[in-house]
Amino acid sequence: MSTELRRLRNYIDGEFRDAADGRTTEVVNPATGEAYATAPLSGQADVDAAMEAAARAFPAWRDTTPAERQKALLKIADAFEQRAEDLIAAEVENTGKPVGLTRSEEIPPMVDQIRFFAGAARMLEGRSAGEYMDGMTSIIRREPVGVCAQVAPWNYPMMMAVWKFAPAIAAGNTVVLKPSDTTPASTVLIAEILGEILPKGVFNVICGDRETGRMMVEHRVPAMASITGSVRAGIEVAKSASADVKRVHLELGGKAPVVVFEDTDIAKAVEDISVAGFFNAGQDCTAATRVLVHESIHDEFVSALAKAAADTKTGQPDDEDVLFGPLNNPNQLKQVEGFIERLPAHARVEAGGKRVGDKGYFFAPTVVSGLQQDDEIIQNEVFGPVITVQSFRDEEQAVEWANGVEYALASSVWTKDHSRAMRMSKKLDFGCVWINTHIPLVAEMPHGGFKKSGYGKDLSGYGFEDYTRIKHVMTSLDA
Ligand SMILES: NCCCC=O
Repeated sequence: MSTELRRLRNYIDGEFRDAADGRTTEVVNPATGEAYATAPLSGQADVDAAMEAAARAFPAWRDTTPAERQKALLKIADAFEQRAEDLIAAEVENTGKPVGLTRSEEIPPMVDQIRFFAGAARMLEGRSAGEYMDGMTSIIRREPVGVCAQVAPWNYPMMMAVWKFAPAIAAGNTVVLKPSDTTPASTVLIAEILGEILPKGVFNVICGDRETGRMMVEHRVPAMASITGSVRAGIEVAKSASADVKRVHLELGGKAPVVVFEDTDIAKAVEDISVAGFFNAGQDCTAATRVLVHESIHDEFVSALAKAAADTKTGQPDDEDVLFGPLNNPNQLKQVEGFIERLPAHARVEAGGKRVGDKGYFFAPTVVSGLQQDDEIIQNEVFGPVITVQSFRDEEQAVEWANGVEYALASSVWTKDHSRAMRMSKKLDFGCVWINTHIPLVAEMPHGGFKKSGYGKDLSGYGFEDYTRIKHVMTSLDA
């Protein structure tokens, strides 16, 4: 007997709708490998409808006062708190994440980030108005960009949705957001929550695949395309957005170096780095994946890290001892397994290295040592619970290897030597440098990278400004 699957729907112009042509895809819970819902596979007609709704809603939303937008976002934050258990349940089905950690590590920052952007709505800055030419006064207007096409990833579906809609809506834009095809459930619930607070058309959600995303970016309506995803996807978005010179905002992953010097408290560093590497099954663009450790403490560090990995548990969402859940989908599992299968002969698997169980897409906490700078697993993003270790000789080599990848999102340095920490923070070519910590984020500070990690910032006043445009108005004083 087949169980009926829950039907997720698009949210367009204030109402829930199926795809115009009725197409759907099945949505699978990665902790069980079983389908629990269907979602629309949206096509051109759905993208058109969402974009047109957002375009119709834009003038009125643009013309709201910052105070009105703040009030709406504060209501949204309160509603997120009130509906927290529903959001957690949806996110856990989406991702298989541990329930307790989703409650403690995702809901509070998301609510705080929405409140931060509520405040930011009233704090836009520009240069002072003034007479920069005789007889003329100049002023700067900060304006919303327009309709924003936003594509969110599957690793933190609800938090990345917040990072996208909150600054956009706070600045007076309207939004069409597409969740990943593997994780639409929490975003559809977010649409329900926002739908009770925002005017129709201000926030629209369409479900679909890569093709749907391509239609959104190529659409004539949006003035801006924002995507968190792979480098491949980011390059495609940048190329298609260039056809009509849309603004692009790209967060494309990372390969964070974790540089551990010989004066570090090894036990403390290992404890923190293993959590920062394995949290969310390493499916985090800032994960502490690539440890570079000074040769004098290498062996001690590796054996402590291998023990920490062996003591780290992955498993079902309701198991409270679990640090992380499954990989998000079968392709991701295959990708992580592939990196391990292709390890060079000089690599040593110190812990893990294999799938756990045959139900769901779980992978063991893994540590690989003996690696060299040109190895595939050092140069490419694994996006799995795999921490690699390399042994470095001196500060110069550590910097060269840390920077010697195409990604440039986040990094960390571990040392008690303040001067060295400050030197390293200047030399590390990454959008974030943590010192004696790795992975914490705060709403007030920017998240975003350089090089192939993309451009544009999430969070912070800088992220907020990315969703605004600057207009110069000059007036003659003689008329
Ligand atoms: N820790 C949050 C990172 C967002 C992207 O993966």
